[in-house]
Amino acid sequence: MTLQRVTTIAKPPRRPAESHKGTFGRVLIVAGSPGMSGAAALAGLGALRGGAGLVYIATPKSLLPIVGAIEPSYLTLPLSDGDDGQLATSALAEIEAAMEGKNACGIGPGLGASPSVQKVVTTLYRTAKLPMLFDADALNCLSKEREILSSPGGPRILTPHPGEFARLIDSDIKTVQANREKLAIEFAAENKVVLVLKGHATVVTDGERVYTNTTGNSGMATGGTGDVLTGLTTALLAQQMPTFEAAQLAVFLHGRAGDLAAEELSEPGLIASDLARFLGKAWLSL
Ligand SMILES: NC(=O)C1=CN([C@@H]2O[C@H](COP(=O)(O)OP(=O)(O)OC[C@H]3O[C@@H](n4cnc5c(N)ncnc54)[C@H](OP(=O)(O)O)[C@@H]3O)[C@@H](O)[C@H]2O)[C@@H](O)CC1
Ligand SMILES: Nc1ncnc2c1ncn2[C@@H]1O[C@H](COP(=O)(O)OP(=O)(O)O)[C@@H](O)[C@H]1O
Ligand SMILES: [Mg+2]
Repeated sequence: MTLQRVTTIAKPPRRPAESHKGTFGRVLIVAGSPGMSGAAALAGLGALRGGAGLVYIATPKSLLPIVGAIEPSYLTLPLSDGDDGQLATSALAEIEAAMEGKNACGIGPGLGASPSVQKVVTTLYRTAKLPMLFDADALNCLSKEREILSSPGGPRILTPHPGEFARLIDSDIKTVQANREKLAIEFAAENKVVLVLKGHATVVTDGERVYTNTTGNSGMATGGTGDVLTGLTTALLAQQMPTFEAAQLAVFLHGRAGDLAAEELSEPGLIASDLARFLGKAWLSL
């Protein structure tokens, strides 16, 4: 099969005048654990600024007051947690119930790595029909059960940074960085998923098409910027964009927000929540 190099940016979702919040999709974010409530909040901000109609953050119940206080626009859903504060196995059924009526789900930022989290994440990967994005700790769970990667239960986007991708393919960061495009394309084709290999010049591929991103800067090398991308991409999925197009537009907009933020704030002065704030200007620049 010949590889198609994509250079044009996917068209954003239409915003018809006759619309309401239901028109623009319901996003479910599953994220957070003690010490990493910020990851859930940042993903939620990315989803809201990505144009989603409603954003639900499902997080271990002890974190709910913290996460909910960060942004009043969130809807929050408490999930059962264990003694370690991470998701309990019973959270699986709660997440499955929460998926009813949602249009897309992003899972992983700050979720932790307990055996219960492992069970929840890998089951959802195999069985959930909803379009889903897997990031951060959810990717680390998949790395421990590589045999299921080629059996996704529905449309899937995976968004590893080079460290997470090295774990996914049982390699090392040096090898990943020396062969970014080739390894990303092979992985996407083999598993029939969209792979977003993050970092400078992020690669987006479904194994047949490949896009190398041109936006973004080193100011984005700061904790939490990937969490914002998780929310943004899931919001585009919830607005009915296909997986490759959603990932490509999200990566482009995310980097553009970083560039616009850095123009005003400098690269060292940029923090992850600024990216969410500058997404508005990034949309206007399209
Ligand atoms: N506010 C919050 O709650 C936040 C919570 N967060 C949550 O923290 C959890 C841990 O996630 P994590 O990514 O920090 O750790 P991990 O998976 O061990 O990866 C580190 C390894 O990867 C490498 N590496 C990374 N990028 C690279 C690149 N571009 N190019 C090359 N190498 C690169 C890196 O390299 P090194 O630094 O060693 O050079 C290192 O080896 C996760 O749940 C996340 O969601 C964060 O989102 C922050 C905000
Ligand atoms: N030097 C850089 N140039 C462009 N983009 C970058 C750079 N460093 C990081 N990024 C972007 O910032 C985000 C970092 O995501 P990630 O590593 O998951 O961080 P976190 O887990 O802290 O949120 C990715 O979208 C990545 O492409
Ligand atoms: Mg990350």
